[in-house]
Amino acid sequence: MRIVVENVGKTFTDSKKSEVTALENINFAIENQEFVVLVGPSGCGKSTLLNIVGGLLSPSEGQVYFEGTLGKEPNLGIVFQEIALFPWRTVFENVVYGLEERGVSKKEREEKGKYYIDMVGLTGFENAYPKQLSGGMKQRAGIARALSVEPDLLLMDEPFSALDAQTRTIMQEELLTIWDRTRLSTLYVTHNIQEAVYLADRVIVLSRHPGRIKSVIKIDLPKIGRDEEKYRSQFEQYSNEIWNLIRHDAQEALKEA
Ligand SMILES: Nc1ncnc2c1ncn2[C@@H]1O[C@H](COP(=O)(O)OP(=O)(O)OP(=O)(O)O)[C@@H](O)[C@H]1O
Repeated sequence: MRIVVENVGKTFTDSKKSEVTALENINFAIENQEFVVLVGPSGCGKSTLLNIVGGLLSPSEGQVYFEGTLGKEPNLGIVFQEIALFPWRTVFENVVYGLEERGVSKKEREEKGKYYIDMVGLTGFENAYPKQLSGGMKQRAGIARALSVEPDLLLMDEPFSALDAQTRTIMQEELLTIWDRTRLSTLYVTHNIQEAVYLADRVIVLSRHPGRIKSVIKIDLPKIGRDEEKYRSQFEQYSNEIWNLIRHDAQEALKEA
């Protein structure tokens, strides 16, 4: 599905009653089956923008269109950094939660639950409870839950940033494999430049205070296998280009931290 973000702005009123412009004049589209990554320093409005696209926050200005929904609510799959799995539900019960909410039949829930649990590599853990799972496994369950509703758009907000470096690398690889099978339009937020270059069809770089689109960079590398030696210099060029766009803002963000 194609999603259009048009003239979106967001102003918050902070605790001292002064206005903070988190986002200003944001325009972009996510094409059907496209993987778009939002990248930028702390406080540039990445999460605010993702939450607006996901309908969790309303914009102060502008709008978000889901093309072809004909007035129906779009189906969204959302994965956050901290996966809020229900502790009293098993992996399977967590994964099919969204399907239950939508009144999907037991037979279909069984089929889809099994299918997406298999897709994220959790077969054998269907009856485990969240407290029995590692961080990476919880994240897998969260991804399966988001996928099970077969969303029009997958939204991911720093889904792997709480994981250790090795697990994170494995999850990034697996996410690409999953994306290859599902071809979902995806909006992914990260502050990690390598992750952005590894995953994205296009990277949208945001600047801060106010959050504006600074640049849009198409990553012209094959979707799978970008980490191969033969692409190393192009990969580094993209990473350097993005870092040069962000560097100043990131230094400013540090001073305020
Ligand atoms: N509910 C809120 N009330 C007031 N200000 C807010 C609120 N939510 C976000 N902001 C402000 O809006 C700006 C953007 O915040 P946001 O969390 O979207 O940035 P971010 O790029 O996701 O940052 P990070 O990478 O640190 O999570 C920041 O200046 C933040 O302080």
